[in-house]
Formats: sequence, structure tokens, C-alpha cells
Amino acid sequence: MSTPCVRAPVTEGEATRQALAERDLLDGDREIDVVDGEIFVPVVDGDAARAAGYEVVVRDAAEREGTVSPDELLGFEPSYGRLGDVVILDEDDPERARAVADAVVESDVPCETVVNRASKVAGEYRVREWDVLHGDDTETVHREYGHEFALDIAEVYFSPRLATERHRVVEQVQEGEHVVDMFAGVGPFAVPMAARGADVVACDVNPRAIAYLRENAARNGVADRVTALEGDVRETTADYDGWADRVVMNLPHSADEFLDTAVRLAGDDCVLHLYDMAHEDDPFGPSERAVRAAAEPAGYEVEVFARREVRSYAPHELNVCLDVRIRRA
Ligand SMILES: C[S@@+](CC[C@H](N)C(=O)[O-])C[C@H]1O[C@@H](n2cnc3c(N)ncnc32)[C@H](O)[C@@H]1O
Repeated sequence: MSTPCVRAPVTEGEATRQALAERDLLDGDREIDVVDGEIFVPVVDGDAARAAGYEVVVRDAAEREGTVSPDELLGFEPSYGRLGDVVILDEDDPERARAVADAVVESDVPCETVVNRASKVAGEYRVREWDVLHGDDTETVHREYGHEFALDIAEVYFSPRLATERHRVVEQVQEGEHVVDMFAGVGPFAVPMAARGADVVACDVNPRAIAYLRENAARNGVADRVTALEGDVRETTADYDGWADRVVMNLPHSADEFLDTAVRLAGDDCVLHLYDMAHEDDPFGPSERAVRAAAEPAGYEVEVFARREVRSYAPHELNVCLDVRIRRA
């Protein structure tokens, strides 16, 4: 099976394997291979390994003998995600969910808890309900691109599927920048941006998200560059008018309601990352018009420099991101 593998000299094999394991990148279900003095270590996320500085190639990697996968036990390949040691299912049929959960527990997939999605993301805090099918602890520590995030999936929003998109945005940050993350959650934008040398003001209305955000800033050694503000971002950021070089707006269903605040926070030359939901027939038009309507009357020129379809959200509906530079005319 084609799998992303880190390539390294065989003399660095064990050190590479250990370093990848510490970052939770090692794909324990596939065999490591050695060819002509080089070692090939299968990884679960090729982009993350590349971002961590490894050379990544895609090649066939045999399944490890002796490891039991859920599909071998079930006779079909279930789809599941992993967040730290929590395995997440998305099954509509409770019986099938039970069978998959039992197979995951019996298999060699490392996990403490198995949950099934019991509702859509909802409410002001954008939190889901879960059916807990195995274990009882919904708090975990997830690793993403070399950073650790403690979180409780029953209390805060977090989507591991957006890791690559977050990384794309984080990589644009320069040392010394002023960033406002308007809807920061537990810090998956704020923490790595601070690690790149930015001063980050990170806001969230959910007190549990702010508690984890503070913990995660400390865990990752960037507490001195992250200011966490609890409450509605429209009210908590009054001291930061005109301060931001970059504003992250990751509240896709309601982003428009907060564009005036983003413009108020922006300095003379500022980048906005605006996440939105859009119909596939015109994925970027409504967001672009909304930014122009907020920024141009305030004296800014607007330049959209990236348009991204992040993922499909529902039939004909896309989660999109616009990267926009606004400059005082
Ligand atoms: C979609 S989540 C994104 C979290 C984070 N950026 C991430 O990628 O995991 C949106 C977050 O915005 C927060 N939120 C909703 N309304 C808010 C408001 N008026 N002011 C500040 N935060 C708000 C929610 O509590 C939630 O944590």
C-alpha cells in the first residue's frame, strides 16, 4: 500500500524512529524498510513530517505482521479519526457503531476512549455531543505539527482534519508580527504562530477553551507571547484597535458578523484569514464582497491573494478560506 515514509540514512534510523514516535507521526501499522543504506519509516501524516524537517517519499510499505487492524476483525474497512488517544467514529447506525468500537478496542489501534458523533457542531461554543462507546475520559492530548494540545472534546471545539489548512496559514507568519486570533479555541493557530515569534492575542467566549489555550501556551513554551482574552471578541479587544498585522477569523458560519471588529483591529497593512461557508456555485464571491463592504468605507484597499476550498461541508456547500490583505489607501 502506498504510504508516506520518512527517508533517512540507516545510521540515523533509530533516532529518526524515536523522534517520529515522540511527535505521534509513526505509522505503527506498517513495516519499516531498509534499502541500500537508507531507512524508510512509514508515517501517518506526510505533510506534518515534511513540516518537521524530514524528507518524505511515497512508497509501498507492507502491513506489520502481528498487528491486528479493525478491518481484519470486522471484514470491512471502517472510517475513524484519532485525536490523541480518543478514537472518533461517525456512524449513523448505533449497532454498526458498537461493532466498530469493539473492533477498535480489540485491535492494536492505540486508544483509551472511543466516541461516536451524536450531534452536529452546535451553539456559540461550536461543541458536539458524543456517545461514549468505550472508556470514560474525553480529555486527551493531541499532537499536531510538533505542538501539543490538551483538550476535552466534550467541552471545546477541535477538528484534527483542519491540521493541514492551519499549517498553511501558520507558515505565513513572520517573527515579531502582531496577530489577533478572534476565535482561538484551544490554540491550534495561536500556539504555533507564537512559536514562530509572533505576539498573539487569542480570544474565545468559551471559558473552557480559554483555560486549555492558556495550558497549551505553557505546554509549548510560548505563554509569554500569547495573551488569552475570555469573552465576546467584539468586547474584549477594545485595547487592540489598529494593532494587528494579521487577524485569524475561524468561525465559518458567522464570520460576516465580525468583519467590522476585524477591520477595527487591523493596522495600516493587515492580512485577514476569513473562513466561511459558501455554495459551490460561487464559493468566494460572498466573502469577498463582505470584506470589501467592511474595509473599503474604513479607508482600506482590499486585495484577495488566496482563495481556498478547505473541505466539503455538506452537499453543494463548501468550507472556504480567503486570505486578504487590507492596506490603508
Ligand atoms: C470553529 S471554532 C474554532 C476554534 C479554533 N480556531 C480551531 O481551529 O480549533 C470557533 C470558536 O469561536 C468561539 N466563539 C464563538 N463566538 C465567539 C465570540 N463572539 N467571541 C469569541 N469567540 C467566539 C467558540 O467558542 C469556538 O471555540
